Amino acid sequence: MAAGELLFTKMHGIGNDFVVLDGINQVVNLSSAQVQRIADRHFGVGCDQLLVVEAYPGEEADFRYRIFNADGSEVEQCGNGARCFARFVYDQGLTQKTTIPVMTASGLIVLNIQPNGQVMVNMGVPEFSPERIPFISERQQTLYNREIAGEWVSFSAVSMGNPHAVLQVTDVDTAPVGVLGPALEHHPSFPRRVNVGFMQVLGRDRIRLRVFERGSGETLACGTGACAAVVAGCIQGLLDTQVTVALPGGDLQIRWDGEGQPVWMTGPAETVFRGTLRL
Ligand SMILES: N[C@@H](CCC[C@H](N)C(=O)O)C(=O)O
Repeated sequence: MAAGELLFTKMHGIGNDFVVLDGINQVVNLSSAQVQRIADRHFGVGCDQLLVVEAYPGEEADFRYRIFNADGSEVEQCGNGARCFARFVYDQGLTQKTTIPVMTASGLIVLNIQPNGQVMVNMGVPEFSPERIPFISERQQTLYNREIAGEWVSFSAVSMGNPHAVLQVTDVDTAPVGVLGPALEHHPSFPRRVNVGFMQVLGRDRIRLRVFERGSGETLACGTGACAAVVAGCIQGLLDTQVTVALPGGDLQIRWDGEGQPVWMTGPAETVFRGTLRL
C-alpha cells in the first residue's frame, strides 16, 4: 500500500451503510475532516458511518471498534455497524470465532454469527436515567413533553449506549421526520444531541420505524434505534417481548425481556465492494 492509501470495505446492514477500515494491518488515524470527506456521497465513497476495527489489548474482548458519524463525530454505539463489524472480521480472516466479544466506546458487546449468515447481537441493557442518556430532566419518566418547532411533542428517552428519543406516530410515511428530527437532535435538553425515532405500532409484535440519526440525518435503518423503539414501546405497555421492526431498508428482529435485561438484535450484514482510498 502506498503512503496515504488505505484499503476499505463498503458494507451495509439493511441499507445503513458503512466504510469499514482494518486498523490492525494498516495505520488508520483520520481527522474529523477526512471522515467527513470519505462519508460524502459526492466527493467521497459515501456512507452513514465509518467504522475502524482495532486490536483490543485486554482479556475481555478480541477487538475494539470505533464508530464515526458522517459529520465526523465519534460515537458510542451502532447496531447495524456491530453486525457488519462481525462479518468483516470473520470474512477477512481476522478471527475464526463465530461468537465475538468486542469493546466499543460504551462497553463490551457480544456478537454471534449464525449458520444462516445473520448476526445476533447482545446490545446490552437499556438505560433510562436522564443523566445516563444524557437528557436534562428533573426526574425519570416514561414519556417527556417538550415544545419543539412550535408544537408540544411527547417522546420516550433511552440510552442504548447512545442516546435515543422515540416518538409514536400514526403513520411513518407522513411523520414530520425532516422537521422534528433535526429540531430534537439539537434540542438543548439533549446536551450530546440525540437520535430520533418515529415509531408506528402495527401490532404487539410489529412496528414500522424511521430514524433521524444524530450526525448522519435520516438513514434507511438504525439498529440501536430499533432497540430503543422496542424498549420504548414495551415500557409503555404497547409491545410484547419479541418484535419485528420494519425499517425503510428492511426488517430487524428485536427481543427484550424487560427491565434489567439486555436487548437482542438479529439481522443481516452485507459486503458491497472493496477499494483503496487516497487521502
Ligand atoms: N446507525 C447506527 C447508529 C449510529 C450512531 C448514531 N448516529 C449516533 O450518533 O449515536 C445503528 O445502527 O445503531
